Amino acid sequence: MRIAILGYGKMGKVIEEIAKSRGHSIVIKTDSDNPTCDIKQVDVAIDFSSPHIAFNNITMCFKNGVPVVCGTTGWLDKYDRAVEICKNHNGGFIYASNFSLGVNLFFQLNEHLAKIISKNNQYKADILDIHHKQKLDTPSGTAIKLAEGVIRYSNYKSWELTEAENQNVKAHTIPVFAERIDDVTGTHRVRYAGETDEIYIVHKAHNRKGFALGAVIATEWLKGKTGVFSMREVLNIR
Ligand SMILES: NC(=O)C1=CN([C@@H]2O[C@H](COP(=O)(O)OP(=O)(O)OC[C@H]3O[C@@H](n4cnc5c(N)ncnc54)[C@H](O)[C@@H]3O)[C@@H](O)[C@H]2O)C=CC1
Ligand SMILES: O=C(O)C1=N[C@H](C(=O)O)C[C@H](O)C1
Repeated sequence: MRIAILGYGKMGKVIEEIAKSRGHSIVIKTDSDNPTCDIKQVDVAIDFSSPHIAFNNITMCFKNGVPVVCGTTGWLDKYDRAVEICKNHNGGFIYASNFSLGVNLFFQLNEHLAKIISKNNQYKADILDIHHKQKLDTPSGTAIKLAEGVIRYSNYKSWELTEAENQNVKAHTIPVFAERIDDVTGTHRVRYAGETDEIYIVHKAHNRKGFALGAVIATEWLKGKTGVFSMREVLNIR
């Protein structure tokens, strides 16, 4: 496939390597110094850019008939509008806050754990996201999706970003704490703390290859399809 990488940064570079190793051509690479391109020449665009520009990148692709795989986080207040524009142009779209297989399994585990623990009121949930210091959005897109998974299967109604770990929040709210530490690719922990013990599930990314491979697999899966999809469909998770 002829691929455009919109946002040739840390992720864009790993995606290029993996896409090439699977026989694809990278014909466009944009970044903040070279943001414009003739998008019509590609089969699909992969956006891993920046929260402030992702919506413009994505909708520019839909308007030019180019399907999009997007991993940029921190812009989801405009997600519904992007979906509407995609549908109006009969386009193809996959967004995922995290493309790695491991995290998509972790999302399932998180929902299962929420379901079984919600039958028992003795434990309080909280979420921790740890990333490198260059990350622009807080909390991470993955942490938000984990919180939404807990909310779907428990009595929690909302989540709140806290300034410290173990900070108290209002009832039925999940505290989400984000730490930014040099060189951490991405760690997410969901904890259930009780009076006498606690239960943790943790996912640690060792490098960016898992995210990039997932994004390239999603790109291959999207070929020839129209509609709005998630990694659940790509990975055939029920
Ligand atoms: N969904 C997933 O699996 C993952 C998502 N991410 C997300 O992907 C995004 C990018 O992450 P990184 O590569 O680590 O960041 P980065 O900062 O290394 O790269 C971002 C790139 O976007 C470029 N950019 C900025 N403005 C632009 C514009 N107007 N047009 C085109 N490009 C522009 C920058 O120049 C830079 O090259 C972030 O939102 C991050 O949260 C990161 C890892 C995995
Ligand atoms: O910015 C990152 O690096 C990452 N961002 C994604 C997120 O916000 O969840 C995914 C991954 O954790 C790495």
